[in-house]
Amino acid sequence: MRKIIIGSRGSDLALWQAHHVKSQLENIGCEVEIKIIKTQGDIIQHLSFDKMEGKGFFTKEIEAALLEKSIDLAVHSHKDLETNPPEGLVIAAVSEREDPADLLLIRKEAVDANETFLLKQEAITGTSSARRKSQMMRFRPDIEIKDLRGNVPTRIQKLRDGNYDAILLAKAGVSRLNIDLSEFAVVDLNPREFIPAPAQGVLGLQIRETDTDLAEILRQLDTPEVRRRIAVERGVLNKLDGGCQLPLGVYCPDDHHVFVSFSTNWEEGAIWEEYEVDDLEGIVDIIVQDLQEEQD
Ligand SMILES: NCc1[nH]cc(CCC(=O)O)c1CC(=O)O
Repeated sequence: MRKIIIGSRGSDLALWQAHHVKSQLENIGCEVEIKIIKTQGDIIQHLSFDKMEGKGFFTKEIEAALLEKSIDLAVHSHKDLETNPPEGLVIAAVSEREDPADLLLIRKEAVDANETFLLKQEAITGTSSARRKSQMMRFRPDIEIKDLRGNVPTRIQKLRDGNYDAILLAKAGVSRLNIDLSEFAVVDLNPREFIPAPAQGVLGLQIRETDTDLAEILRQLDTPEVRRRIAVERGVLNKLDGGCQLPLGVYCPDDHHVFVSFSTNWEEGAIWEEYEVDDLEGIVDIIVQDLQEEQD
C-alpha cells in the first residue's frame, strides 16, 4: 500500500491532531508521514480575527498543497474550515467529538465566588472570537473584553504574565495538549448555555475528491452521527454566510436538540434559542429564518 502524507500546521495543537490521526491510520496498517505547512494564520499573529480579511486563514495553504498533490490528507480542526469547500476537495471522515465546551481560565486573584462564572466584576477578559465576546456580554455585561491572539500555549502564557484577569478557550484544544492549569480557576462553560462554534471539538479529514483509495481507508475513521450533527451546526453558519468572525454559536448535542446563540454586534450581547425537534430534517432553515427575523 502507498504511503499517506498528512499536511499539518506547525502549532502544537495542529501537530497533536495530525499525530492522533497518524496513529489511527497506523493501527489499521497504513504507512504515514507528517509534513508541516505554514499558513497565513500562523504568520499574521498580531491582528485580531475581525481585522484579518477573508476566511480560511488557517486552511488555504494546506488545501493548496492537497490540490497540487504534495500532501494526501489534511487534518483540520473542523471549525476552522470554510463552509463552502474548495473545488476538488472533500471531507472524507469526521472524528469523534471531544468535549465541545469553551473554558474560562481565571487568575486566582480575579475569582469571585458570588459572580456568574466566578469572575470578579469588570475583569479584563481575553478573546478574539466575536462569538465568545457576544456571549460574555450577555452573561456579564460588566466585564472588559481585550483581544487575545496566538496559539493555545501562547494565549495561556499571556494570562500567566498578567495581561488579563481571565481568558476564553476551547476545552478540546487545552485537553489535547495536556497543559497544566493548576494555577488558574477553570470554569467549564455549559455548551447548552454558552454555545460553542459550529463543529468545535471535531476533526475534519480532508482529501482530494479523486482519491477514492484513501476515501475507502478513511471510511473506517468516520463518525456518522457527529457528521450529521455538525452538518446542522455548519448549515446554519453557511446560510448566514458567516466565517469565524460571525458571532454565532450552534450546538447540536443529539438528534433532537439544537442550541443557538447569535448577535449582529457582539457589544450588544447575544440572543439565545433552544430548539426541540423529532428529527433534524429541515431544522437549519427554521433556525436561519428565526435569526434573519431577529436581524431585521
Ligand atoms: N480558533 C482556533 C482553534 N481551532 C480549533 C481550536 C480548538 C480545537 C477544536 O475546537 O477542535 C482552536 C482554539 C480555540 O478556539 O481556543
